[in-house]
Amino acid sequence: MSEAILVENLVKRYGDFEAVKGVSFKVKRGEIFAFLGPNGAGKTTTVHMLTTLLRPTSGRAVVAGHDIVEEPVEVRKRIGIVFQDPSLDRELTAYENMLIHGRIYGLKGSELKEKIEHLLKFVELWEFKDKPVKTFSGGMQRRLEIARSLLHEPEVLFLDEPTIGLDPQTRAHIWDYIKAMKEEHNMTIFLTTHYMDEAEQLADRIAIIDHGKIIAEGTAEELKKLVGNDVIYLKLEAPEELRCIKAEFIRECKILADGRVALEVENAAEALPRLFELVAEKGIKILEVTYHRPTLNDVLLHLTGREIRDEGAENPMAAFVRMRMRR
Ligand SMILES: Nc1ncnc2c1ncn2[C@@H]1O[C@H](COP(=O)(O)OP(=O)(O)OP(=O)(O)O)[C@@H](O)[C@H]1O
Repeated sequence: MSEAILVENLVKRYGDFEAVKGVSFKVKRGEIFAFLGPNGAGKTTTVHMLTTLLRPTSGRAVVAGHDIVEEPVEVRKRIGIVFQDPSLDRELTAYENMLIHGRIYGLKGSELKEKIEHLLKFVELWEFKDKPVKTFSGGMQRRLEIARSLLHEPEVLFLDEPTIGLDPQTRAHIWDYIKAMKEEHNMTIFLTTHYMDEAEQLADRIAIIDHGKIIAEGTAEELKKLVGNDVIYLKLEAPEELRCIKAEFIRECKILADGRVALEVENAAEALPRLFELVAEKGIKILEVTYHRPTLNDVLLHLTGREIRDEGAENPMAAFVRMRMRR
């Protein structure tokens, strides 16, 4: 079977409230798949169901070849999990945390020791192996949790908000480990995030989840195509009647309230040199050039009318102008 995760119409209800409203998706082996959505969208609930910690109300899911309800023990043997909340023993050292986890999975002797050394080196914590976890920064703890989750060589790794609360440098570091796991071990990774840059950096495919439903799915590029084209903004030294430039690569031209010209093009990077030539031919002087490419933030705004505000989000004003232009 080429799918590492197969989900059909999965539902989780808490009393009258439906936290997950019938989601369906497939994740191929060796793929990084991201669930992107705002807080409360149902991401953690889905991860908890797929990792057999929570029983679905209805629907079906197969993880690493086994049904999550019928064969939870088989699923658990084949998956690794890094939860949103730290689950390390803070009083123990990094090494001891690894040792206990390895023994739970039946690893022992030199095999276990070699794996611990390899993984602690992989996440660059080997020199801190004998330090108690309570002395670790948030980033070090997250790295240790990742190393621990890999001890039993899982087929599928679940990461619930892997970089939440970490500084940008540490986040980038964790992204590198995640990419390395995919490349070196062809591991299937299911991650949840509310950071758009994280989904874009890491995921082969992204499902956008909102209010318990998947509202769009595809590669970052495919999702951005849902919103539309690139827009180039020009401030020109020219009378208004000459400002709207016509060319076959310009889909639409509008003059904004501040006098700038907004040109809708398929690909701003390709259009810009041609545009410069055209303007030069007309003898018009360019005072300022900016351009905007649709981001995942625009996709969120387009699909839900809301955006997820975070450090990865782009200037919301640019998106607002784009939306107005499209009316
Ligand atoms: N045990 C529970 N009982 C009742 N409602 C719950 C329970 N657990 C979660 N919910 C609700 O289900 C919805 C989805 O929660 P979930 O934690 O899956 O969202 P999320 O997308 O992971 O967000 P976050 O990243 O903030 O955890 C939320 O509205 C939440 O309040």
